[in-house]
Amino acid sequence: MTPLVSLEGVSKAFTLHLRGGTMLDVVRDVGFDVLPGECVVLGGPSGAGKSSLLKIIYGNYRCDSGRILIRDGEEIVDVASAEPRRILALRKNTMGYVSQFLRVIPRVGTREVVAAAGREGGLGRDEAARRAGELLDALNLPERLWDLPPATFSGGEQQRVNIARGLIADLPVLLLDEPTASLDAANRAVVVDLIEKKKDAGTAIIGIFHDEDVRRSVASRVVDVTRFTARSAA
Ligand SMILES: Nc1ncnc2c1ncn2[C@@H]1O[C@H](COP(=O)(O)OP(=O)(O)OP(=O)(O)O)[C@@H](O)[C@H]1O
Repeated sequence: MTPLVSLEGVSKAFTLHLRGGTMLDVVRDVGFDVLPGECVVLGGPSGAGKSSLLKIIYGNYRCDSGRILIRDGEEIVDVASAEPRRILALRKNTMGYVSQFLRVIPRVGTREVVAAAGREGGLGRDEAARRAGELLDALNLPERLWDLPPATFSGGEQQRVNIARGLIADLPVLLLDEPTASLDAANRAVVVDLIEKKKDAGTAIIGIFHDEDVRRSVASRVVDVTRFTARSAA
């Protein structure tokens, strides 16, 4: 099977401008593949570089060397060298990112916030509205909240809206940065189930999960980021 994501020799150091340009090595020579239907969990202690690596793959941080190859239909895109416009197209059609925080425009109702993400990801209007309702229902978000903007929701409610938003479209690659951080056990189980469905549908997932049970349930494999920590290798 051909991988949907391949990292080859990816290295990144941050330049700390407020500290006289000191370089902080984060990861060095990262290499792994993710096949369709696999969930690769990034492991390692706090500060190992897990979130940074996810942001590098999504194109938020530019790596200093290496290749990040994402299969986009018939084409292979290298995020490390792609034009910003190409990365934006990749995000729309191919690669989703779910962080633990919801960032939305004010005054738009919750169901519309979720449905809009579905339409952006290629779903028709009716299908997006239907899936938005299904996901919000599965994630136990009471229907009386669906027309309200999520700005005033609790942390866990906002996180569930964010998950619905991140999972509604059928994107082939998903990056999950602690999507279950403020959820209770029942809702964590719902998210585990949704992730399993994505895997069954052939989605390639790279995720960070601090909850041990969630990690065990969803991981096809754990990649320990300390293997690539430049500081420990020095
Ligand atoms: N934008 C940045 N500028 C400078 N240093 C950064 C930046 N982002 C992350 N770092 C540093 O890179 C290192 C790795 O951080 P990162 O957030 O990737 O770790 P993590 O493994 O995800 O940790 P946690 O499990 O606590 O979220 C840390 O030492 C952090 O201070």
